Order: sequence, then structure tokens, then C-alpha cells
Amino acid sequence: MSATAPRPAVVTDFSLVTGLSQAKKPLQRRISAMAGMYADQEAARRLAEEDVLVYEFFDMGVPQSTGEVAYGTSITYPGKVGDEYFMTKGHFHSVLDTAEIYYCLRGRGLMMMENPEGDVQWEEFTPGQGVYVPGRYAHRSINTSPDEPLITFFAFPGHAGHDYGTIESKGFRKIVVERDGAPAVVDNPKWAQ
Ligand SMILES: O=P(O)(O)OC[C@H]1O[C@](O)(CO)[C@@H](O)[C@@H]1O
Ligand SMILES: [Fe+2]
Repeated sequence: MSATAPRPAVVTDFSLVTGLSQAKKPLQRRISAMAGMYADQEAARRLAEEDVLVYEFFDMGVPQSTGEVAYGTSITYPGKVGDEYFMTKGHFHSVLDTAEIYYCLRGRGLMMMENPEGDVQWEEFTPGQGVYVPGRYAHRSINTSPDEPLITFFAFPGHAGHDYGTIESKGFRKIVVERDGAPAVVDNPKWAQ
């Protein structure tokens, strides 16, 4: 297709209240697909028996190429593995220097971020607030609410790609756990240098 050929505009539906889309199928991640990422392996194994749904997201399916804007909604359910809150797998972008914006629609939580040099940052998710993840930072959403889903809208460059391998093998340097009834950011005992 030539660059000047007409392209159709695309209309998609998604609810900014529930995060759900009627037209698109969600990509769902259950505990069994990420059990090894949690610090408490025994608790992860128990939950994997029921294969609890941890999060799902709707990718609106734009072409994965330069100039495009990939976007969708993400829903991380409330829950804990031991005392560690439910979270997404997390990833770097394959094109490392590409950013991403998340906008919190509902719930409460944290965006955990770290770059390959080991700079770690986290920002709170609260409805009405956006978190801009700078290029070069791996990112993971964490739901710290006891009973509400964490619902976000996200957008990133179409050519960014996902690198899951680094986080799968090393983990994030910090994890978020419940301590005395409140979320606390602590060192990840499983972090591998
Ligand atoms: O890709 P992960 O780490 O499983 O987390 C899912 C979220 O991240 C995204 O891949 C966007 O970066 C979304 O599709 C979704 O919101
Ligand atoms: Fe991303």
C-alpha cells in the first residue's frame, strides 16, 4: 500500500467505566502464566490450582509500525499472592527508547518502573491521574485495592514491541506487599542480578 493511499478511520468501542470492549477479545493472564514471578512460590502454587484471573487487557489492534499509536484498556483484578499484590507481568519495550502513557480510570495502585541501569521509580494510580512512563523504563501495573479492579487506559508507539524475557528472568528490583494493612514497596527477594 502506498503512503498516500487512503486509509479508513477505525472506530472501536471501550467503556471508560468498566474498561471492557464489546468488539474486541481481551487477552487474559491467569496466575499459572506468571506464578514464578511472585515472591511467595507456595502461595502462587496454591492459587494456580484454581487458575485465578489476574488481569486482562484489550489491545485495539493497530498496525505495529512507526507512526501508529497502539492503545487500549487494562484491568488488573484485586488480590494477593501471599502478601504481594496482583500485578501485570511487566515488560520493557523492544524498541527500548519508547514511552507509554497510562491513565487511571478506576481503582488504586502503583506503576512500578525501572531502567536497565537500575533506576527504580514508582507512581501512584488514582482515578483521573495519568502516569507517563519514560522511554527505557520497564513497567508493571499493581493493584493495591482490597476489592476494586484497577482500570487504566494506555497508549504507546505502534513500533515499540514487548520484551518480556528480561523481566521474566530477572524480575523487578522492588515488589509491592501489604504490611500492617497498607501497601509497602520492598526489595524483591527473588531479584536476580
Ligand atoms: O504486557 P503486560 O506486562 O502483560 O501488561 C499488560 C499491559 O501492558 C500493555 O502491554 C501495554 O504496555 C497493555 O497491553 C496492557 O495494559
Ligand atoms: Fe508497555
